[in-house]
Amino acid sequence: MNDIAGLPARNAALKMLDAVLRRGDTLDTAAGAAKGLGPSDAALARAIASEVLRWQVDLDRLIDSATRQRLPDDAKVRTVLRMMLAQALKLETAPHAVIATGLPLLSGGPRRLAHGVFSTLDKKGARLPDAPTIPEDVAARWRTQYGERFPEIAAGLASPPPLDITLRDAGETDAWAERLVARVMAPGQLRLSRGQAVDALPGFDEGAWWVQDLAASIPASLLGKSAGTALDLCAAPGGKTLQLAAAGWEVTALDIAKRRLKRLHQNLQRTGLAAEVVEVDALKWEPEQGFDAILLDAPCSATGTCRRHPDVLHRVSRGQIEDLSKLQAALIERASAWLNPGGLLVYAVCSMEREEGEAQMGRVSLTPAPITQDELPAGLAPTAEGWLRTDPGMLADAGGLDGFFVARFRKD
Ligand SMILES: C[S@@+](CC[C@H](N)C(=O)[O-])C[C@H]1O[C@@H](n2cnc3c(N)ncnc32)[C@H](O)[C@@H]1O
Repeated sequence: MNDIAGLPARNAALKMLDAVLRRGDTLDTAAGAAKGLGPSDAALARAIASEVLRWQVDLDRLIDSATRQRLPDDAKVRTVLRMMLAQALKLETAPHAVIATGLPLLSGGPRRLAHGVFSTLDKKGARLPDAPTIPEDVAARWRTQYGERFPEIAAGLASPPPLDITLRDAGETDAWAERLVARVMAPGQLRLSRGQAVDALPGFDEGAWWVQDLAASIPASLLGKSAGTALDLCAAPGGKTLQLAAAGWEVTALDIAKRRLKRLHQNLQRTGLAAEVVEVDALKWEPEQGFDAILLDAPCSATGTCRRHPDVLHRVSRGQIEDLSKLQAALIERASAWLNPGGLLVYAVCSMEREEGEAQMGRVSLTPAPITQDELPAGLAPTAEGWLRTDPGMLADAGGLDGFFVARFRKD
């Protein structure tokens, strides 16, 4: 069956969606289904799965408008139809190619039904809305938390994000912007158009930069230039470790996950930057001495990364957010005890959820060190409390940014 051109990529996309929607895997983990495919087929499989997850509610509405009997949510034919429509409506795949690579996925199944539904919608000129409809339980949380900003946030999810990179040497910002044909978002932070092969770009092999969303680059920058030792408490795969090392800090990078730490080691090697790497559970570890700065980029629901990881919108439950907020509170307490007097702690989560961000702040025993406007990229502002809250609807004209919560404290 895989002899049909383009079919292996669709098969892989179907497996990825099954892993995310039935097993609750992350799309990154599920992307293992593309193992053995060439780079362009693997990228296509991931793009199909991502667009299905981004537009799933709207795709289902179209499918339901063209069937007499509602297809079960977990029916294979529904998933295949979602894939077919996502390709036709978002990936500009010609209808004949959609059909030729879609129907074989249903061998022995309701091919005629799928053909009929797809053709009806195609003939009608079916369209998707400008902004994706957010799954209802997530939408309920975000409407409560973000109020009038909610439609802008949904609009920010309509497209995958651009490619953001952090430079090892912020002094070379303009030179790299010219070389990479990139937009300067902040000193040391550039934005390129999406869809580029990262490892083929100038400067990648020599480790002159690494991929990191603009919002993700802010927490480490708030610790400033080196004033001694820094602990990067949940460090892997190491975007912020590299920033701290490049700023001259003597960095200890700690994480519990062996595989993610392997990527951190590779990143250190590629960039020629240095850090002491510790593989351990931060809830069990005790340092031999305190640190002058601590970055706690805490494990979180990662709902702020939903532009690039739309699977989070379907996977993350209220129960998981509750569990994560308990882990974050425990990590804040431990990190606070490891800070030297006068030292700074930056707490960050790539989460849109209040429980993981704003609601944690009452639990911090240190003195607030408010974030100021001049420390932030143009177009962003601190909250009245001196925290930073970003969301995918911000900097919309420049391509948006991930949702993050960031706060800074000092030990007296
Ligand atoms: C948000 S990610 C960190 C991203 C990283 N700071 C970066 O910029 O590349 C959170 C990390 O926390 C780690 N983690 C989760 N629980 C942990 C624990 N109990 N102890 C240490 N690390 C933990 C995860 O393995 C994950 O790598």
